[in-house]
Amino acid sequence: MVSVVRFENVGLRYGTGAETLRDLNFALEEGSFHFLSGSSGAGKTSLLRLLYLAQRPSRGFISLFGEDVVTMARSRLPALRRRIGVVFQDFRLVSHLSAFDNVALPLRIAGVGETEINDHVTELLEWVGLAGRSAARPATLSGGEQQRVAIARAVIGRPELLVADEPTGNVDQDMAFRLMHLFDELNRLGTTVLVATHDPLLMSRVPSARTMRLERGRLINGDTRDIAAQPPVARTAS
Ligand SMILES: Nc1ncnc2c1ncn2[C@@H]1O[C@H](COP(=O)(O)OP(=O)(O)OP(=O)(O)O)[C@@H](O)[C@H]1O
Repeated sequence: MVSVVRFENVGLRYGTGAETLRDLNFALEEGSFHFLSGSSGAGKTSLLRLLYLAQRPSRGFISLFGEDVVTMARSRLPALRRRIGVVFQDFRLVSHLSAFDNVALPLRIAGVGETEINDHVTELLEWVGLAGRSAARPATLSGGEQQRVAIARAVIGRPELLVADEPTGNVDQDMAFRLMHLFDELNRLGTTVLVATHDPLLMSRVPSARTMRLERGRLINGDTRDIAAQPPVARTAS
């Protein structure tokens, strides 16, 4: 199995305080689906930032797509970064672009033709329930609508790795399940997926996924199948 991501003895310290992340050792195999759970402040966003190359670790080794990214020249990072779809916790949409153009952005950067872009973006906006909002600017969209635009932008280019930070925190349960279905489909097409979430019900929607749990900066591995068996609502919903 090829590891898309590998962390060895990784630690992260902000400033001079105690380490926020400690002794992280894990690998994400190509085509796998993982949830990252943990209470607020456990370090989920910090771990994801290491993964999508927004932050370098204080110690340890990280490889992405087989390349050592800790010692890699900064100039080489953007090329790797383009292989990753990211759903940021705070969305980070481009404020002067419409919902449509935000979602189209990765395809335009990749040089895809406008006819194909139009078909793909229209179809995806429909799937996330935003068919009627494609011309809207981010500031005129609700939090949940912005989150769905951010998700559509992250998945549209079928990235090799998808990293999503609490991607369903602003939408209702039906939409959250629909978005998980989208991630699951993307995963079936070969994308390696890592989703940070507090929500056990959400984790139960992807029975094949594994769960990594962070507790005060350390990883404790679990298994979503145990969680999926527990909530009666999840059994009813499925
Ligand atoms: N840029 C930063 N500088 C200093 N400390 C930070 C920084 N970013 C995060 N922290 C601290 O690191 C710890 C972990 O934060 P992080 O955002 O990674 O947790 P989280 O598990 O994602 O939390 P939540 O679920 O609430 O989003 C927190 O104590 C936070 O205050």
